[in-house]
Amino acid sequence: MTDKPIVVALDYDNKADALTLIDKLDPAMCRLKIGKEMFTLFGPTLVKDIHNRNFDLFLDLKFHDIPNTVAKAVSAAADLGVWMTNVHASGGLAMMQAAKNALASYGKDAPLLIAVTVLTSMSDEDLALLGINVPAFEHVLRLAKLTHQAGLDGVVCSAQEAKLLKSTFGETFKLVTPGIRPAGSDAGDQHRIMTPPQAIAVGSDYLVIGRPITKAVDPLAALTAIHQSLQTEV
Ligand SMILES: O=C(O)c1cc(=O)[nH]c(=O)n1[C@@H]1O[C@H](COP(=O)(O)O)[C@@H](O)[C@H]1O
Repeated sequence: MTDKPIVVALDYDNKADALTLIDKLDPAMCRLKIGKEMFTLFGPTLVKDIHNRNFDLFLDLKFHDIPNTVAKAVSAAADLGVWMTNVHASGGLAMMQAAKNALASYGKDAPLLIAVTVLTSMSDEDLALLGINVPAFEHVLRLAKLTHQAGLDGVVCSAQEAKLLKSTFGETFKLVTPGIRPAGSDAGDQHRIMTPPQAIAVGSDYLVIGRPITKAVDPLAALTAIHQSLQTEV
């Protein structure tokens, strides 16, 4: 299992609440993710606040634009010193190559760059409405091939595709899997889900987990329970 596989997704509209939670968490137990909501509300200052607390940060802005724009956005993310950032693989090979090239000058300080394949909230039926008439796993594989070709560090996918992708692309291609739901917790808007121990067992490197922790009555207890389930059940 990867060192510190749990990435807590902080989707809060209130910075004080988010910092209260962060201050209860141990950077040795998890990494953190902020996305479009928190970055739009609180910007680079929040990134600094999180770094000052010694957490690795995944800046999840899912860039998807023309290659030049995405390259500059990814560079701006690298300037913030984040641990990981992402683009949408559906932006295409040239866009992903431009993003990768933009990080070359950062050397070992470059963030991990990964690409979102098919969002975990999407089902085969949702894809069909977009004119994509193949099962989600096939489209994920197609987008992961492009991502691998572009030289990125890995993909965001659901844990349901992890086994296929690990066996196709090997150990070093990182699989970041949201849509993680401990047994018995509410799926919400997620469709392609798996429990934390199952996800690790099939090859996920990082588990992105939001509401099962942040909306729990006791978020620290929820995180600790997931952490322990990985130690005992995997
Ligand atoms: O890139 C992501 O992190 C992401 C990709 C994806 O396919 N599905 C997905 O849920 N996410 C993010 O992962 C987090 C999941 O949160 P919960 O559903 O609350 O556990 C959210 O912050 C989403 O934005």
